[in-house]
Amino acid sequence: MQNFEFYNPTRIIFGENTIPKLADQIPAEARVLILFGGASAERNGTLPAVREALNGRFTREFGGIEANPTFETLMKAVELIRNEKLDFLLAVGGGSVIDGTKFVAAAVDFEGDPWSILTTHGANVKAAMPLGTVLTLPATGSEMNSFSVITRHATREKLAFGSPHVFPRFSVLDPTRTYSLPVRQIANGVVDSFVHIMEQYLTYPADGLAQDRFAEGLLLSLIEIGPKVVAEPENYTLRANFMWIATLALNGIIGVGMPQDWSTHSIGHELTARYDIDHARTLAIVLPSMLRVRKDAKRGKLLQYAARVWNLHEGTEDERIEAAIVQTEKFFESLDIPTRLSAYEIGEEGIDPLVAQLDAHGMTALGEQSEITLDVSRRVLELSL
Ligand SMILES: NC(=O)c1ccc[n+]([C@@H]2O[C@H](COP(=O)([O-])OP(=O)(O)OC[C@H]3O[C@@H](n4cnc5c(N)ncnc54)[C@H](O)[C@@H]3O)[C@@H](O)[C@H]2O)c1
Repeated sequence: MQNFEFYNPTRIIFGENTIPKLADQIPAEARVLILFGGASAERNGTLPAVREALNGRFTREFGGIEANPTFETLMKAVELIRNEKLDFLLAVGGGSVIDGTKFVAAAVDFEGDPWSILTTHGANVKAAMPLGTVLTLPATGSEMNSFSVITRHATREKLAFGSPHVFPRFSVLDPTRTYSLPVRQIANGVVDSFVHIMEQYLTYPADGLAQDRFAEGLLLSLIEIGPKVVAEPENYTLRANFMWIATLALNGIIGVGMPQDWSTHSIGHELTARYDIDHARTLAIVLPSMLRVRKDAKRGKLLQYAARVWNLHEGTEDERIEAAIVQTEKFFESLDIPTRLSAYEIGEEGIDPLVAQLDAHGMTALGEQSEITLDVSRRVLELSL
């Protein structure tokens, strides 16, 4: 196991009817900006419940944060905050709204070009406004981590940053707030959290016994409940379990002291930036091919994954590995999430521009051993056609 420091200051307030509790977490004198996305937060009663919880407090609202939040929109929130001297941010929504709010928090007092927060991946963030969240879509783990992914519409770039300054102070997780999610979004959430776990687990053996078993437990739980979570939108037990699994998948705990990959995400971001494919759907396309192309480097963990997660014990090593990858694809497909570029009508001609984007963003040595050059990424994309 590698040396590590673990720090996660986010308070989780979990369960049905917990939105009123957010009032205790925000200082009474705070000038609060509530940030949200489209109409769903209003329609499903989440925003009204938040307003009610903050009744009598000083609040302003900023709506219209897109799925895959854009720099252009978020800078308007920054301007509003500066003009109105607001001092606490409350994100109400899914990963996009929470990520957008983290960027806004870091950008308000940032000296220099705020886009450089993304190009330096957060290294230059020295402070941020305090923020809390009310989560409506379990998927990204953004409610309990310090990462954020922002798109620049004008240049079709999608980049991530991380900074300990943007951990949410608190996050309210009420599973009933997810009942209104369309099937597509909940299926996306299952795949997104599955791949988050895989990026931290499926590298090479590193003697993290608890981390491995924890990751396998989360994967097994997702496989057990994934299709049911999609099919039974108002089953509280399923939604509660899924919501907590998605948070645990990317709140840092399973990745401590372990090598991590994240190449599937880097390639996936380029697919979203270029073709507007939902984040999770890009991961379902890239991951299986990535595992095939990296089979030798990942052999030890692939065999462990085959045995412990898919109960595959028969056949040669290569047969077990291939069977585990096929099971992974079948799991994604069972959620109605395609695993091929052709499902989005992207053919060979789409590969050169994607590789060029990876190059432009410095994604030339990805993966747990920095071995994924542009040529390897190309092979992964070719295998995903
Ligand atoms: N910060 C991180 O660690 C991290 C990790 C993975 C992905 N991401 C990023 O997060 C973004 C994706 O976030 P997401 O998957 O949570 O989706 P999202 O926030 O983009 O939301 C997707 C859609 O669902 C709608 N929605 C949200 N909650 C709803 C509800 N309860 N009922 C009905 N509709 C609802 C939204 O309005 C939106 O249209 C991407 O930009 C991705 O790159 C961030």
